[in-house]
Amino acid sequence: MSEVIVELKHVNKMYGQTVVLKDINIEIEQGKFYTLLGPSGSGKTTILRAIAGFLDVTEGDVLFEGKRINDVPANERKVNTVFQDYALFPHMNVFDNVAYGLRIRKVKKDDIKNRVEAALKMVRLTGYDSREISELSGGQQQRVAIARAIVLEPQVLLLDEPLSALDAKLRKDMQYELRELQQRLGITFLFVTHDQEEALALSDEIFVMNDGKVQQSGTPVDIYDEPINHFVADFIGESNIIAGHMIGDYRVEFNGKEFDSVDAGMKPNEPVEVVLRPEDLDITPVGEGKVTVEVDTQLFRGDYYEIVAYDRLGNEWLVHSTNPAKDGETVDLTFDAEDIHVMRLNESEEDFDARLESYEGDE
Ligand SMILES: Nc1ncnc2c1ncn2[C@@H]1O[C@H](COP(=O)(O)OP(=O)(O)OP(=O)(O)O)[C@@H](O)[C@H]1O
Repeated sequence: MSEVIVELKHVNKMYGQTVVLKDINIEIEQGKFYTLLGPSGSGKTTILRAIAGFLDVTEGDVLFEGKRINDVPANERKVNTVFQDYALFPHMNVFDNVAYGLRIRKVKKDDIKNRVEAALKMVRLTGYDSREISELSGGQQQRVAIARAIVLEPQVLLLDEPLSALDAKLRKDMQYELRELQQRLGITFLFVTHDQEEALALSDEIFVMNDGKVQQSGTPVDIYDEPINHFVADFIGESNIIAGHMIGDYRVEFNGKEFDSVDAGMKPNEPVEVVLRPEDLDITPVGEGKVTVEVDTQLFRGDYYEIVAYDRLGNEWLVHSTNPAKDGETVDLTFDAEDIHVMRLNESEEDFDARLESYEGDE
């Protein structure tokens, strides 16, 4: 059974009059890979620092294994942090970098040797002990930083954009390695990134942040398939977001037409936003589809054509089609009722969950 290891309850953080965290409530279970995902300045690093003990929260509780740790100093918390710039000691070799925390803790010499060797093996750097930091690639430095953190056997590892300095190829390789490492070690990872693809690929659970608030939390699939609001739909993946209104349960209007939908539990005539993912749309001759559009541009992307088109109301539509179109051509768009995802304006996550639950299996 999974146990909650870290919990934030009603956490607020203010710098003077500026609120940077607003009523943060998150639960982190043992042994899972969590990601804080959001744009720059959304509060991701502030959450990590609050858990690590590098800053005091203004209000609320930080709990570790159910105990309040707001007043426990950073060096006494069972968490470790891997920073964006790795913060390795450039004048020490690999072994000494990894051994540093153990020496501070006055661990016996033989134990230090064994534990450093084991940590280097885990990150696949056996034999690199006496290498200087400057003689390592970015990816190797990143692994030293992780070895230095895991050698202290933390229960939770906090990773603050640890891949951001790497080039695209190495970044991808390291994503696989990180995921594999987390599964092998069984340590809880809390990873910070502003890269939505990275978050979707790596995480068991994602907290989507914006403006100091958790906008939505859930598995990558939940968040991708059921974004709760405009921000999440726009930030995660590519989306067509169109204004409309709910006619009644399972019936929605947009683009001047009525459509069947799979959403319910809203007020009749309530204004809503409708999300359609480009990969759920395709093109067909006029008269055979649901929305008529004029093709503006298209790009061949290898396994699909990326088409930009406009409807008669001037809405832009992004379509990933297996069929090519011609510039300026008028076509219809096809999609299924289950591809239409309806979002209420300003619905809270609790209300969203409750509404989904009350209509589950009701179709
Ligand atoms: N010491 C400070 N004093 C005042 N404001 C601060 C301080 N530290 C952070 N902030 C503000 O708090 C907000 C959240 O910052 P935070 O570093 O948590 O964002 P982030 O999501 O991690 O961003 P990034 O992806 O750019 O690292 C920002 O608006 C930032 O300017």
